[in-house]
This record gives sequence, structure tokens and C-alpha cells, in this order.
Amino acid sequence: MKKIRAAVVGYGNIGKYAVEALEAAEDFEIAGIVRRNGADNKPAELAAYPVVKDIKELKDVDVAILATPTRSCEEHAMQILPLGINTVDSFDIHTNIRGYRERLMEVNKKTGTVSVIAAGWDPGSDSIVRMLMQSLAPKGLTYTNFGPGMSMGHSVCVRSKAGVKNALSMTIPLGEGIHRRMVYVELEDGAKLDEVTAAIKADPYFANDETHVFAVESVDAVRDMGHGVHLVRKGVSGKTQNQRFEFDMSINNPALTAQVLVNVARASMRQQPGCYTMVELPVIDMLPGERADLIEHLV
Ligand SMILES: NC(=O)C1=CN([C@@H]2O[C@H](COP(=O)(O)OP(=O)(O)OC[C@H]3O[C@@H](n4cnc5c(N)ncnc54)[C@H](OP(=O)(O)O)[C@@H]3O)[C@@H](O)[C@H]2O)C=CC1
Ligand SMILES: N[C@@H](CCCC(=O)C(=O)O)C(=O)O
Repeated sequence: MKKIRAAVVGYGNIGKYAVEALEAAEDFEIAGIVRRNGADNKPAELAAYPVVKDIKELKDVDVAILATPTRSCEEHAMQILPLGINTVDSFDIHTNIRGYRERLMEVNKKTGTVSVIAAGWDPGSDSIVRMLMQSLAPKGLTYTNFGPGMSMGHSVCVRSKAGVKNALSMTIPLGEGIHRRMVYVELEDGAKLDEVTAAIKADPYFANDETHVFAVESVDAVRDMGHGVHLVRKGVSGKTQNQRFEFDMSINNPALTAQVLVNVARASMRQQPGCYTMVELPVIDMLPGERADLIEHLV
């Protein structure tokens, strides 16, 4: 069977785990990795693959996994889709997903491509669980309680601020979907903690949550990439009250996000042109193997 040829764009945390997840997936092959500095300082584990500055330098790419900061996903997708290549990403600014989907949809329809956006674990697989829970008890309340653990989106956001060399943003659950942000920053020489703190607190990633910022000598010394979620819904099925559902997981954040990206890259090959969030994809399309076999064993 012809393998799906995937490119990984950006080789940070998610990029590294995406390469591993592709290597573990028998229906994929790696067309190459796209990096801002191309093959300069090529990591030893990428020796077998082309590492390039521009995806056009790679051959026969079916799908690009955008493992870049959320705020640069759209720019990358807009450049890659006109080449006839599908894109998948883990864009995680929940309030901006609707607009992003509409803008990509237009390009997907024009170029005959598929994009899957906001595909990780939250947004992503949690979104499917939230939607399923709501269907099981249409009236009621759902709470998404994260962590404690490292939010990669928030950490990336802090690293983009002037004066920040490295950063870790920990998400602390306070109950009923409320979170505290504990942010640890390694500052550039001459940077002022109060100015960096103000820039972080003003960013929409942090503006609605209690946020504390601390300077540390080494982010590497305090970083742990574990995270998790406890999703709970209590509500009404039909006219019957007091239905309660829970979903709980403890995870390595980049490993899970990368696995989901590979799953939706596979699913992208099975959809009509358009832009999809994960809740719009048949779950069966995310798994390798024959549809009838999956139905026989998992339904
Ligand atoms: N939906 C979800 O469940 C989840 C979503 N995410 C999202 O994944 C995103 C990526 O996270 P993570 O892998 O930790 O990020 P990293 O910073 O570790 O990696 C991003 C990589 O993208 C490349 N890149 C391209 N443009 C830029 C730029 N302007 N600034 C910095 N790097 C750039 C770099 O690779 P190179 O040097 O090779 O070019 C960089 O290493 C996060 O922004 C987050 O929102 C993360 C976890 C879960
Ligand atoms: N998008 C998150 C994954 C969900 C956890 C989260 O949103 C948080 O910790 O705030 C991330 O970037 O790690």
C-alpha cells in the first residue's frame, strides 16, 4: 500500500515527537523536515531525512504537520495549501478557531486540499469528549480542569515576549474550570521582570486568569512536560436528572499532541476538500487499518 508522505514543519517540542510518531506509524513515511535555518546544525536523529528551509524543496508531500507556534500556523498553512499539500495543526486559541476555520476553508476549496485545525488534546480530543458528553446529557454543565502541568501554548507565548530567553507556564487547576498560571522565566541580560510580567499578563493567553511570574536561573532545571485533564459533566438525559460523566488523563503533553497530529494527518487523506476541526472528522478515519476490521474489533 502506498504510504502517506508527511513533512514536519518546525522542529521544537511537538516537531520532535511528531517525527517519532511518524516513525512509529507503518502507513506513513517522512518526506522531510522544514526548519527556519534549514540543515544548519542538523540533529543526529534526523540524519536519514532531508532538512530544508522551504517545503518546495521536498518531493511529493501529501500532508504537512505544522508543529510551529500557534500564532504562526495560519501563515504557514496559507503558503503550503496552494502547493496542493494538506495541512494539520494544533492551533489552540479557542476563541479564534471559528475565524481561522472560515479563512482556511476558502483556500481549501480553491486548492482542492484538506486542513485539520485545532487538533491536539485541547482543543482536539477533549473537544470530542466535551461534545459527546453534551450529547449524552444535553442540559447541564461541563467543567474542563487542566493539570497541574505544562501548557505548551502558554509557554510558547511567554517565550515570544521581548526579554525572555526561555519560559515554562504551569497550569494549576482551581476547580470548576478555573485555573491559575504559574510562569517561570529565564530573562535576557538587562530585561526587567516587571516589564516582562506586564507583557505576559496583557496577552490574551493570560488576560483572564490569575497569573504569577517568577524569574529563574534555568527553565530546564524546573521543566516537566507532564500535563493532564479532568473533564466532568453533570446534567439531564431526556427528562432524567443527575447523569454524571468523567474523563481523566495524565499525559506527556508533546507526545500526545504529536500522536493526534499524525492521526488527523491520516484522516486528512480521507476527506473532501475543506477545513475541519476534530469534531467534524469520523473517528474511524484517524486510525490505520481497514474500516471493516476496525468496526469488527472496536465497535
Ligand atoms: N491543541 C493542543 O492540544 C496543543 C497545542 N499546542 C500548540 O503547539 C504549539 C507548538 O508548541 P511547541 O512544540 O512546544 O513549540 P516550540 O517552541 O518548542 O517549537 C516551535 C517550532 O516552530 C518553529 N518556528 C517557526 N516559526 C517560529 C517562530 N516565529 N518562533 C519560534 N519558533 C518558530 C521552530 O522550529 P525550527 O527552529 O525548527 O524552525 C520552533 O522550534 C504551541 O504554540 C501550542 O499552542 C501544544 C500542545 C497541545
Ligand atoms: N493547548 C494546551 C493543551 C491544553 C492545556 C491547556 O490549555 C492549559 O494548560 O491551559 C497546551 O498548549 O499545552
